[in-house]
Amino acid sequence: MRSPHSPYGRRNPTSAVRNTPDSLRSSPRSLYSSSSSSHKSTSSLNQVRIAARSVAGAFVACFVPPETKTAKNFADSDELQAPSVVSDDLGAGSVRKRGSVRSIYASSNNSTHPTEPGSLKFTMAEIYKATRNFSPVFKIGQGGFGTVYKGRLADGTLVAIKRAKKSVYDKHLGVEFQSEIRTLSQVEHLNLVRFYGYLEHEDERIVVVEYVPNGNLREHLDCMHGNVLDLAARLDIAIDVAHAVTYLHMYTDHPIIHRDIKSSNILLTENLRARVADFGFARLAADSDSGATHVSTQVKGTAGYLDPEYLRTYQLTEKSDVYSFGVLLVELVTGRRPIEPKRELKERITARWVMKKFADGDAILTLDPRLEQTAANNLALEKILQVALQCLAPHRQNRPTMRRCAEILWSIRKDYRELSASDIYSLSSQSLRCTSIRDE
Ligand SMILES: Nc1ncnc2c1ncn2[C@@H]1O[C@H](COP(=O)(O)OP(=O)(O)OP(=O)(O)O)[C@@H](O)[C@H]1O
Repeated sequence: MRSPHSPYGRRNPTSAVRNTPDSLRSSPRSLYSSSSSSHKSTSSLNQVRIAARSVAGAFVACFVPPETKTAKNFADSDELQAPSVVSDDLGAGSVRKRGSVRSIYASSNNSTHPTEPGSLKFTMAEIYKATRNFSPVFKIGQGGFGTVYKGRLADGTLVAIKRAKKSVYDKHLGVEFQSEIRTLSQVEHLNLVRFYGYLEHEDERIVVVEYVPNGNLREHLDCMHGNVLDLAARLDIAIDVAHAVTYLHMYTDHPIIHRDIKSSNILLTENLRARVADFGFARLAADSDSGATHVSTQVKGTAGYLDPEYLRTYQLTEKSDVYSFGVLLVELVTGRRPIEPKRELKERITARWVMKKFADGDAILTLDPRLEQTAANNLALEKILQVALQCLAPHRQNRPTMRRCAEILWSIRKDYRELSASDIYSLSSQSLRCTSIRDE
C-alpha cells in the first residue's frame, strides 16, 4: 500500500513516511522561504549572480541544433474520442492506483502471449485493431524510438502506441527492450505517463502507454494550442516534473535515471498538469549499496539538455537529470528552445545567454515576452532562474537533488500565489492570447 498523500510513492515504507508532502510544504531551510526578507535574499542573489558568471563563462556550447522530427497529425476523429480512464489533476505528484490498468488486462486473456504475473503483454491482433492497422490517420508523433499512434483498446481506453523503428531494436538488443519493459512496469506516479503494456513479436517492438490528450510542453510554449501558458501554469508543470523525477530517483525499487528530460517529453493533460513521458533511454542508476556512484554508458539524450559532465566522462548519475531539468526551467521562463540557431551568437545557447543576463542583474530581460512583467512574474522569474542556475552547475556535486528542486519550487509557488493575489495586473495575464506577440 502506498500512502495516498505521498507525492512520490515509495521505495520502502520507512522512506515514504519520512518524505511526505508535509516536509515539502514546510521547508524551513529552503533558500527561498525567506524571500520577503530583502537583506537575506539580496545577499543570496549576489552569491548566485557570482556563480552565474562562472557558469556562463564555463558553459560549453558544442551542440548541434535538434531537428523538428514530429509531423503532427492528431487523430481526433470521433472514432477515437472517448473519455480517458485516467482521472486528472489529483494534486501534484499523487501516486496512482493500479486498478484501472488491471481491468484493461482482464480483457486481454485471448492474447497469444498469456499474461504473466507482472507482465502486460498485447497481441498483434489487439494492436492492429487499436490502430486500425497502423492507419496514418492515427499517427500522432514521430520520435527517435519510432512512430506514435493514438489507439483505442477493446474496453474503450485511449492509448498511445509506440512502434519502434526496425533499426532501433534488432535481435541483439532484445535484452535491452526487456529491461526497459521491466523498468516501465515498475513505475507508477501521477506525473509519469502510465505504462499499459507491450508487445515483442518477430521484429516488432511496441509499447502501449496512457494517451495524454493536450500535446507536449514545447508545443504550448510555441503557442500551438491557442493560449499563452501563464507563469502559474508553468510553475505547476515544473513542480509536476520535479515530483515525477524525484519519484524515479528516490522512490522506485531501484533508482531510475530518466536521461531524456526535455519539453517535448512533457505531455500535458486538459488541466495542464504534466505527465513525463519517454522512458526509451531510462537506465537504472548505480546501486549505492554496492558503493558505486555512477554507471558508465554510451551518451544518449537530446542536444541542448545534455549534462556536460556526463558528455565528458560518460558517467551517468541522477544529477544528469537535474542538469536537464535546469535547462527545462530556463525554457519554461524564457519560452525559448535550449538552442536557438537563428539568433545572434551570444543568444544561441539559451541557458548561457540567460545566465549572463542574470549575472548582470538583467534577468528580467529574459522573461518570455508573451508573459506580462508583473511584480509576481518578475520575482518568480528571478527565483526560478536561481534554481535553474544551481541545476546547471558544471560539476554534479554542486547541483541540488531533484527532491530539493521540488521543495524550492513549492516555496516559490507559495510566494508567487500570495503576491499574485495582491497584484491586480496579474489578472490580465490569464487571458493572454498567442497572437499578442510577434514572432522574433
Ligand atoms: N502518451 C502519449 N500521449 C499523447 N501523445 C504522445 C504520447 N507519447 C508521445 N506522444 C506524441 O508523440 C511525439 C513523439 O513522441 P516520442 O516520445 O516518440 O518522441 P520525442 O520525445 O519527440 O523524440 P525522441 O523519442 O527522439 O526523444 C511526442 O512529442 C508527443 O507529441
